[in-house]
Amino acid sequence: MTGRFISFEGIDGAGKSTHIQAVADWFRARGADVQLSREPGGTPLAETLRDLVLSRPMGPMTEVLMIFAGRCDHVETVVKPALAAGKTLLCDRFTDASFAYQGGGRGLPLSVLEPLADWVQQGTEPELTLWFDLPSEQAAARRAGAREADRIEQQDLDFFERVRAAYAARAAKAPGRIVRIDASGTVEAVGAQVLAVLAQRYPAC
Ligand SMILES: Nc1ncnc2c1ncn2[C@@H]1O[C@H](COP(=O)(O)OP(=O)(O)O)[C@@H](O)[C@H]1O
Ligand SMILES: Cc1cn([C@H]2C[C@H](O)[C@@H](COP(=O)(O)OP(=O)(O)O)O2)c(=O)[nH]c1=O
Repeated sequence: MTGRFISFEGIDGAGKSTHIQAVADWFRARGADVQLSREPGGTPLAETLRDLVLSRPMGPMTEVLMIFAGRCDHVETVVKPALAAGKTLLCDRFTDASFAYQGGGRGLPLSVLEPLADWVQQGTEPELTLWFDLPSEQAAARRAGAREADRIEQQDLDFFERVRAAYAARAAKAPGRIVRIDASGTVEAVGAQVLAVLAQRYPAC
């Protein structure tokens, strides 16, 4: 049995976390066995790496290797078993975030990122990615009202505009998988778009 793997992406403060629960509820109401996870993190080892990545100073190569090390553990011990068990796995970020943040944000080339992704994923990929897109100023204003900035969130608006542009480039390359959600509206307006995508993608559900 093969489950469903759906990821949620966007710059920090875009509203991903706000909408994941509604997506989980939508699938549960239709009888799916839903499991939630996140990256960086999702396993005890990967959560430890996440804490380090979000708090300790480090260079871009160290950062990307720690993120992919955590992803390797997550894919092997959580993602693959969940999909093999037929679950609907909703993941708050996955590899697109590495192309956006470490690629667009930090400037690492595709020649570094693509082989790491191939090695670690071994073909495991989300079937649907909801990309919450909004200008970086607006996301920064939402974050400022919500939480203390971690090491990555302390980056300037230019960094987040590069991350956003890298998400856009990634979406252009995978139009069937990555669906752009206009995240600039109210929670209700964004939620309505998300539910419309689900209804259109999973009509039999
Ligand atoms: N559409 C929206 N309009 C206004 N504020 C929002 C909206 N969506 C989320 N927020 C708020 O913005 C902050 C960041 O949202 P969150 O879901 O944590 O973003 P992310 O998970 O993408 O970093 C939270 O305080 C949340 O309540
Ligand atoms: C998955 C992933 C996340 N990140 C970054 C994006 C976020 O700034 C940070 C943590 O992600 P996230 O859990 O979405 O943060 P928050 O809960 O604070 O919104 O990790 C990368 O830089 N590369 C990656 O591959």
